[in-house]
Amino acid sequence: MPLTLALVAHDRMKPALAAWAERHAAELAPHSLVSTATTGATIRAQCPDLPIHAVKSGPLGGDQQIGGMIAEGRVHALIFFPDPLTPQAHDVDVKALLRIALVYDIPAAFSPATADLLVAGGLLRAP
Ligand SMILES: O=C(CO)COP(=O)(O)O
Repeated sequence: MPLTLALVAHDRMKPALAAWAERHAAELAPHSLVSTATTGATIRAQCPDLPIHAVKSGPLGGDQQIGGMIAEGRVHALIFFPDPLTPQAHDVDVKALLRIALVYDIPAAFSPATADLLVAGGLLRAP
């Protein structure tokens, strides 16, 4: 069954997430993708063939929207590259997103290396 994956990154990490999506575009293609607004625009610019549904920007409630989708069982995996070196105005929302991913124990990766391992481990295998 196709999954819905959430792809989210902070500004300095967006190039790394877009590169990850490009590297795995063929495996991502059969699945549904949802992103916060600016992350979605960045990935779309690099991978125009990947359809991405965008919610609001993270600082404007997008992290909460994705957290809500996880709680409702509508997001099955989270690829989130937070910036470990830059304070975020919406840090409480970031924490809430990480927490809800743990509460529902969905596969989640917070770095390119771990996201590659999820793919190598079969996360995106033939839906
Ligand atoms: O802030 C974010 C994650 O915490 C991401 O939001 P944007 O993709 O809109 O930059």
